[in-house]
Amino acid sequence: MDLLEDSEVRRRLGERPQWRREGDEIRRTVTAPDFPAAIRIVDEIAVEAEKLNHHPDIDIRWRTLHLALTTHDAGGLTELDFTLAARIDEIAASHGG
Ligand SMILES: C[C@H](O)[C@H](O)[C@H]1CNC2=NC(N)=NC(=O)C2=N1
Repeated sequence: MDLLEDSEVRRRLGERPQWRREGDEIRRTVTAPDFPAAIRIVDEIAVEAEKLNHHPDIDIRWRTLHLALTTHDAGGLTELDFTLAARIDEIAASHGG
């Protein structure tokens, strides 16, 4: 999987306003109504991550999830990061996040 050019990253971030670039990662937060709901969201993300064999870093703080995506094997951002970001956005939206 090839690293995305900076211009490509910027273009894709334009489609994903919840995400910010932080160096070699893109990050967003998801806020759930309560802690059990946050864990259910993590569980749904885990299923999608496993399907893609691409896994986010997840920092769980009560009902706020801090998510970070990067492609470790490539040492930066690739198409896989944005594919999973899109699925995370769908999951978050389905929980009102
Ligand atoms: C062998 C390698 O660990 C696997 O192909 C997957 C597992 N999940 C992964 N997740 C992420 N974020 N980056 C990877 O490079 C990655 N590699």
